[in-house]
Amino acid sequence: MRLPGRLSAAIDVLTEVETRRRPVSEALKSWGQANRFAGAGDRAAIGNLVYDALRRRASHAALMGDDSPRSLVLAVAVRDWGENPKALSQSFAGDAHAPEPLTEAEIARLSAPAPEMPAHAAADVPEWLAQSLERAFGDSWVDEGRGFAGRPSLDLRVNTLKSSRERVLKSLARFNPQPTAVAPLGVTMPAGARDARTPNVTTDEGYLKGWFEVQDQGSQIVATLANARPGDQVLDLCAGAGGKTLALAAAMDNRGQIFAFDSDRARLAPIYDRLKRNGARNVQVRAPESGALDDLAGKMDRVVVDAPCTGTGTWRRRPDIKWKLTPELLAQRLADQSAVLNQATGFLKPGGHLVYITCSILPQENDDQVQALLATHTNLAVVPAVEAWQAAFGTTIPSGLATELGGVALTPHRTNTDGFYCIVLRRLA
Ligand SMILES: C[S@@+](CC[C@H](N)C(=O)[O-])C[C@H]1O[C@@H](n2cnc3c(N)ncnc32)[C@H](O)[C@@H]1O
Repeated sequence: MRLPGRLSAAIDVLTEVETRRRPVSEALKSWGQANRFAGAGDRAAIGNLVYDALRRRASHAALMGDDSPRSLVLAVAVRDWGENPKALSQSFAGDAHAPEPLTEAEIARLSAPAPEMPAHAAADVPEWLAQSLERAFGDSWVDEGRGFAGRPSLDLRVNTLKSSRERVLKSLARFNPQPTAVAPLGVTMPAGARDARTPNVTTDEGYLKGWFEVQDQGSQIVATLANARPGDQVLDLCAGAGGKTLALAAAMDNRGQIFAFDSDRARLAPIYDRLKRNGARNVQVRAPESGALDDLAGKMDRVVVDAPCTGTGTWRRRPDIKWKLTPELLAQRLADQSAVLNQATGFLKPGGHLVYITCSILPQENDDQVQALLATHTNLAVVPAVEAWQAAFGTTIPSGLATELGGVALTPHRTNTDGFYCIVLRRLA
């Protein structure tokens, strides 16, 4: 397929996403099944167009004067993919699979410099969240928002139970991987432009042997901040499919004990295969049954709470959720977090550490949530970000990452990672 046909397909997929509120991945898959002639390169290009349209939905719409799928996809072609509006329109003329040629008005809008627009549109974030983001990031909130409108890199965490960074870099040399800037065991492959395809590393022999996991560098950094040590007793209370659990097991060199729990059996299910592939042998999975964790009360050195959250930190990877988030959903997540945090405190031994993590950038889910916990648990104290970082990494925290309360906030703009929040609390008595 040539570009005009791909643009036309992207408009169709985006229409499906917007009118039927289908997840992007599902709509793309259906399109591929209904259009078997399209190759893997076509499908990747169409996916990129759709995701790019959603990443910069607000600023594309401001430029075009409307937010129809056609306008958004045309804006991607010109603003993100560098096409010339007139030449693009001409290329549509002789192509049976192309969208309608551009109107004069469309060409004019696409050729003009970006118009004045409200700050939330320039930041490409929903208007109702502008105040929260300004509270989180101060004057740089628009730049921070823009950071979330870019394409994410593909990051891997080297599994030191089975391999080394040098070995993984060598085995994936065909993808030109680079060491990550902050996470000590990370490997990264920057996103390409236009129709670039994301490397499929999960078919690589090294992956099948458990040498590495796909994990955003931000997720690796917060797992390191948990500072689990060989011999520790650790409860991973929201283990899900085990992304953090695996990193903790490697950091502990398979010594000590990790209890991996999740209230959702289906989310926990993939952990068993992943533990095997990674050679993680110090993990006991606790399925969600009544009393499943009773024996751990008051005994843990560390309790990691990788909390259910709005996922605002993952907007680069899942731009559709950026526009679907509602105040009601946020309120639900806040209630979930409060419940799980309160539960977590019961497992700490005196002197034990509670590590609270979210992949959100909203202060309501981060500092505010912890502030509320501290108000009712006077035996907990914040380990300031500077100290927690020094203890975990053995280096000084990079400037600008600490939050007001003493947590660490990562973002694409700051650390070239997904958005993550992590704070360490110590039980005093
Ligand atoms: C952000 S995800 C965890 C991701 C996982 N730790 C990883 O690194 O792959 C949050 C998880 O919390 C779980 N969860 C929500 N409420 C919970 C609760 N009260 N107790 C335990 N798990 C809970 C959800 O089922 C979900 O799997």
